[in-house]
Amino acid sequence: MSAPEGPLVVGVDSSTQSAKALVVDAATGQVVARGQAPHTVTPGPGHESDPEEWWSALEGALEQCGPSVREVSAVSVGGQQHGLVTLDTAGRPVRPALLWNDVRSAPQSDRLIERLGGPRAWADRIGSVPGPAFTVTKWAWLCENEPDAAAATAAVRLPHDYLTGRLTGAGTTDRGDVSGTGWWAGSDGSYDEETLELIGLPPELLPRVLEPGEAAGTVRPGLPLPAGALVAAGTGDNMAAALGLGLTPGLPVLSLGTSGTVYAVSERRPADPTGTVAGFADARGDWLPLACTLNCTLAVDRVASLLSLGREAVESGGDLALLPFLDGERTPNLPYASGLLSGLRHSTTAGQVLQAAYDGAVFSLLRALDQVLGDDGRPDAPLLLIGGGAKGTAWRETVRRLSGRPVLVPRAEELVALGAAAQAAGLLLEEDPAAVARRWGTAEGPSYEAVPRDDAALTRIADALSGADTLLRRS
Ligand SMILES: Nc1ncnc2c1ncn2[C@@H]1O[C@H](COP(=O)(O)OP(=O)(O)O)[C@@H](O)[C@H]1O
Ligand SMILES: O=C(CO)[C@@H](O)[C@H](O)COP(=O)(O)O
Repeated sequence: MSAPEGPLVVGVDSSTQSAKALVVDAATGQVVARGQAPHTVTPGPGHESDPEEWWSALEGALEQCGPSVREVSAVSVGGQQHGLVTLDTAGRPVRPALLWNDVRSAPQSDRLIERLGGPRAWADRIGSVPGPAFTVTKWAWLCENEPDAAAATAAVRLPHDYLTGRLTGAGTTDRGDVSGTGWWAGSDGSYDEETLELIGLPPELLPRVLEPGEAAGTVRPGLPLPAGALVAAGTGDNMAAALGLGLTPGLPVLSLGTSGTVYAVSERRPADPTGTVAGFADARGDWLPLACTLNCTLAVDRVASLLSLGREAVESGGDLALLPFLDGERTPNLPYASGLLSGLRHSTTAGQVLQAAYDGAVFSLLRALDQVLGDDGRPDAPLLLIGGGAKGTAWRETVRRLSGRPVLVPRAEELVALGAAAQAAGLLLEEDPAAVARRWGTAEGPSYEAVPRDDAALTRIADALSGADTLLRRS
């Protein structure tokens, strides 16, 4: 590895399963050091994590990076979206955070949509119809189910706000992550007072929304990073990955992680009344229409382990349809659903069942893709495949076969952390972070040409989905 040319920056990805940190040369994008440490998510009906554990995992990841972290000039944190972090007057968590994939707030979601005038009104006003992933429904759940915890809350934060706040001591957020709360009106960039009133959340509990390119502050003394280093605004993990790819409108991304996501940058503010496409803002000044599934790599890994197979032990053939909704599902909006398998025969092999799990997970994402792209869609544009699953051949081949599109797999791993690093470098060097990432060449990697789309498999899964509708909606 050649010696770094420029100042060093740190990019952090605090995702559902772990904290990852990259020390990056701001001049070239070369990754100088990396670290990763896990945190835990509670099993069972809800999904919660202790924010203090996110912080410990971040400290662990930074420690693994070695001495280079002591030389960095700027840092930025990308984090899992939507999580409800409630802090007391001393800045300590009142209770564990309710995560994006916790669907217990489905009844609150239904009631809130109704009370503010229905899905169209929400899409126009907020840009999104707030399914159970959205923070607004989680606050409503907390108020109904744990009123003492809600009453003890002196500050409400998103996961990346919490970590950024531990670095700076200030209460800040950014337009990308706040667009996933359900209480931020993207049309004028302010908190939506009527929504906050409806859920009884005082606006003074919320962080200040930074302008794109504005600093969150500087690192406080006594932390594992140099005191006084610049702290960039940070953002949600999908917005950070969009920065990390230096994304331009019309280029679709498919991310295979704990969540599956499909998204693209757009210059138009999205407003989808069907709720499939979330009308997120990006971290710059554009928009990030996005669809997200709850069941992606973890669900497929679970099917593999039930079958005692390795991840790549897929086999073609058979007429199976597997709907991998182990955690309920968000796209399609079926919070009470569980997994379903149809088409099982004496001749079915375990490898075919595993392939059906991959197909089921990829199907929902691809079905949402056209809606995400809208008028920006270019059928010949390659699908950028990222996230932990993009390392797997079975994932990549499933995406190729079911999309019929060319696929490009960026060589750079950890695009969320890299995007956060680009945001830190942009702040330090006074450059557009997406331009920084393009200069770093982060989106370069092997291309795989289009193969004929497997329409038979897509139809089979679509039929299983519509045929099982009543079963999948049962609470
Ligand atoms: N070599 C690999 N092949 C296929 N899947 C992989 C590989 N390595 C990791 N994964 C998958 O990547 C997932 C983690 O992806 P990641 O994008 O890091 O998730 P998150 O950011 O949500 O924590 C794991 O659940 C695992 O299934
Ligand atoms: O809820 C969403 C997007 O709306 C998820 O994409 C979360 O942001 C979690 O991301 P990962 O941990 O899977 O990266």
